[in-house]
Amino acid sequence: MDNILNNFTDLLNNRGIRLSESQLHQFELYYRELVNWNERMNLTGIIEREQVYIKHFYDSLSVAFFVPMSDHLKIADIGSGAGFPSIPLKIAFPHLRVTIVDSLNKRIHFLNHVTSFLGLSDVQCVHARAEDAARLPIHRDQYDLVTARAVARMAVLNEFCLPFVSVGGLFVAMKGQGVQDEIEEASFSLRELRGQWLNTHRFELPVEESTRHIVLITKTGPTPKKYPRKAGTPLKSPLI
Ligand SMILES: C[S@@+](CC[C@H](N)C(=O)[O-])C[C@H]1O[C@@H](n2cnc3c(N)ncnc32)[C@H](O)[C@@H]1O
Repeated sequence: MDNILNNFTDLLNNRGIRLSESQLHQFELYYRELVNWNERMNLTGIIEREQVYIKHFYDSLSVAFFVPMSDHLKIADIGSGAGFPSIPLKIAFPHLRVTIVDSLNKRIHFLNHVTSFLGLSDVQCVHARAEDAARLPIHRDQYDLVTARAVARMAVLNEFCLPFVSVGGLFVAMKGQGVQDEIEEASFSLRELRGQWLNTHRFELPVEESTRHIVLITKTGPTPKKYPRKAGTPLKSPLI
């Protein structure tokens, strides 16, 4: 193991996450495919290996610092892009049942390739806008855990993500700075979509030591019939 992998495993061990040799190999394959495909399509601005391990892989796994990755957990990752946070979570916790929703088909194409290349089972990649997918009964109110990282502000995210969450399930928004203002701005959409704020956990990303926030929201009732609104509406007119 080189220094980067040693550091990555040490940091995760400190958080109670242990990876086998074969899981570390999967992370390395993922890194290589990400960088290769990034030459042909825009997947990430971060390609330097150590930075990818910390800013993408470790940061994605931070969900598991605060939420137990229980058996048979059914996860939806909304606006997953190049697979964050769901692919690192699936590598580290292979029992997870993962659905990825992204509106950009080329990213879904990459994710389908990566999941089969890494031999990940029980990962479904859906090319759709979140607002459209959440109207379908197979997705609506169906997931124990819904994640979103770097997709939109909280007021929009609530409308994108909460319709996927089962009653009693969790929505995890992964945020940087300024999260408190976003939460306050989103209080109307939270109520409308039956969300209840539980906690905001703060942690420092190692190496560059920037602050990250994990916002935990639970679902107190089924999604009201009128939500989500038609695709395209939320960004122009968030529920504030
Ligand atoms: C900035 S990228 C973030 C990707 C990834 N979550 C990460 O942390 O690197 C935002 C992603 O959200 C997707 N997206 C934006 N609006 C969406 C929507 N309404 N439904 C589904 N995906 C959406 C985009 O296609 C893009 O892949």
